[in-house]
Amino acid sequence: MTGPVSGASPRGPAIDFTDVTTTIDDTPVLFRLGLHLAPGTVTVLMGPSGSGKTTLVRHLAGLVAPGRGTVTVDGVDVHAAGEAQLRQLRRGMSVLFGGPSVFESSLFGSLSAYDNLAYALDGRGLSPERVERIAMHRLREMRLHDRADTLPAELPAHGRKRLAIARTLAVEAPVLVLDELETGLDAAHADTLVAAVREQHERTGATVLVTTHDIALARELADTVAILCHGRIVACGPPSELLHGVTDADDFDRRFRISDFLGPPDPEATRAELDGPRRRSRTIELDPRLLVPALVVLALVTSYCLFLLLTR
Ligand SMILES: Nc1ncnc2c1ncn2[C@@H]1O[C@H](COP(=O)(O)OP(=O)(O)OP(=O)(O)O)[C@@H](O)[C@H]1O
Repeated sequence: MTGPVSGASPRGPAIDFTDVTTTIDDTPVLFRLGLHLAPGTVTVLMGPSGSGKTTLVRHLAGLVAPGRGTVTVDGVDVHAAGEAQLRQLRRGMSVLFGGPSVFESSLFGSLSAYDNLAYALDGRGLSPERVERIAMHRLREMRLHDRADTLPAELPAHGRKRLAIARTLAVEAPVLVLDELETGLDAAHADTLVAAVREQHERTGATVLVTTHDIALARELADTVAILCHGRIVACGPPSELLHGVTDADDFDRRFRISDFLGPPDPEATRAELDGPRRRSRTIELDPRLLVPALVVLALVTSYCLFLLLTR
């Protein structure tokens, strides 16, 4: 086993999505979404296809800015951070993007499997021996050690996925984000993956966000399961409660679609949310047309009280 890359155990930061509303091509995707990831915990985000899981991940990675609301890491707003803060945020976050293709997994197509890992570890103050030890450990863990010199495009889709996972884990960042974790993996490889994520989390105390459709995987990994439906978090809690009695993906979809009382966000309401004044800083304003009647009522009430006092 290798030690943490930094040489010290990073404790993951708190991550908060507050009141996030976002449209893509005028279609509401996230609507007044709130989600808290407690430091050092594993949150598994689940939800029907198209509910906004990847969009939420892209907000955290800084790739999509919320139309409204904030995404913060230990209180630092990801989308309002200065350059130095942003650099620090990026160094502290390791993200696996969904999809097994070279493009989707953001692997470097011209670099071998080994060099993809070595590149990710570059600039972290590690000796070449240490880089080699970590890279080979991760390749072995994902059963790719005999493909170290292979280009990503020469690997099968599940091999590329495992390579992308190996690269994401190698960095041992305080924030670990794994989008569409199980996509393209068979059961045996999924078990290997769960073991690797658990091992890393237990050792480093990272704050972990995983998106998946796999109920067994969610039960295995999650401290907290958050359910996203139509761009809103409709339920959040421990897997023992939220996934109790859920047998398969259809069962899951049925249960949580039912709990989504509000349905898809209304485009008009979303536009108003994006255009309107900031709700968190909203002040109560008196309509000027109500000023005169309000003063008359106040004067009447005061006179009546005075009358009662004087006539006692
Ligand atoms: N670049 C884009 N252009 C247009 N629409 C987009 C784009 N990205 C996402 N969307 C839309 O946003 C909605 C949410 O998509 P997203 O990929 O975040 O959902 P998801 O929950 O991750 O889905 P899945 O489980 O299938 O990966 C979908 O309706 C999708 O069509």
